Amino acid sequence: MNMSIRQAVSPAEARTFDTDALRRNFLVTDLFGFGEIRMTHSHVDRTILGGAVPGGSPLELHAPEKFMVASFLTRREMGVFNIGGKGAVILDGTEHPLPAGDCLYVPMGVETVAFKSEDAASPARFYFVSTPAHAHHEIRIIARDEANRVEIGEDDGANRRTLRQYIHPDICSSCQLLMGMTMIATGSVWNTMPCHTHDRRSEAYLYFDMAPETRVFHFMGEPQETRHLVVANEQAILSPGWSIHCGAGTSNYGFIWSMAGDNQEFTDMDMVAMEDLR
Ligand SMILES: O=C[C@H](O)[C@@H](O)CC(=O)C(=O)O
Ligand SMILES: [Zn+2]
Repeated sequence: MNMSIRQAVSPAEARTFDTDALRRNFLVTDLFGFGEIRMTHSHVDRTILGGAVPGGSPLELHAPEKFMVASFLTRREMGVFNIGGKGAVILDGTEHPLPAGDCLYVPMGVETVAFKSEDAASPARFYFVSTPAHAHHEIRIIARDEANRVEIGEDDGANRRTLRQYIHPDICSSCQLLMGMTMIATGSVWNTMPCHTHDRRSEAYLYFDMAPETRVFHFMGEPQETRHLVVANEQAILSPGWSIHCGAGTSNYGFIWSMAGDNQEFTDMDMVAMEDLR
């Protein structure tokens, strides 16, 4: 098991960063490794992003020793998506098959978590996001068609997309985690444009479903001080509350978003007027 740490960055510090420093602080390029669980722990809302690609045998998720807790979910909850082949998540010995497009909510208090591929030749690729928790909720599989589905954008704006809210108060109870998936329509390229910030909550995006030669130009920074990150398939970005988070791709793509912080109001956003962007 491998876990890297990302310290919190202030907007005053971020505006001095060159490309390499921006990428080291806000981009996660190495989440998925065959036969491994890899994690990145961000000190913004203590969000952990993880990738698990089980081969011939299941991979067990353990709490890092430094956490001083008995198991990974002693004081945490998490959401899991599978963006690869067939697989299951084993929770306290019970197998929960997780097809691509569905989401699994795993509450605080589950003692053992393991990830399993049905066929090591086309392994499952699990993406998980975990945030601190204080209460137990139910284990839930949220199927793609149970999620809240929202159609947004227009062809004219090249931002037509389908947003699905899975871990969301109307669908599945959680302590603070919100999680969902947005798929950009063919011919559209933009996500989250017009853009917003929400200083009450931080966010993470995992971009996926991209051909190897395509890229998303992800925009971040304070609205009057924007920067970009060039993002390839299955790379994730960390977005502090002060930062915008939107992107334009060289083709269409999907992304899994997650949020943590003071509230679970999906619509709690400070929209940025186009004329205010710099
Ligand atoms: O606060 C909400 C998040 O930024 C995303 O859910 C936005 C998004 O998926 C989209 O507009 O496509
Ligand atoms: Zn947002």
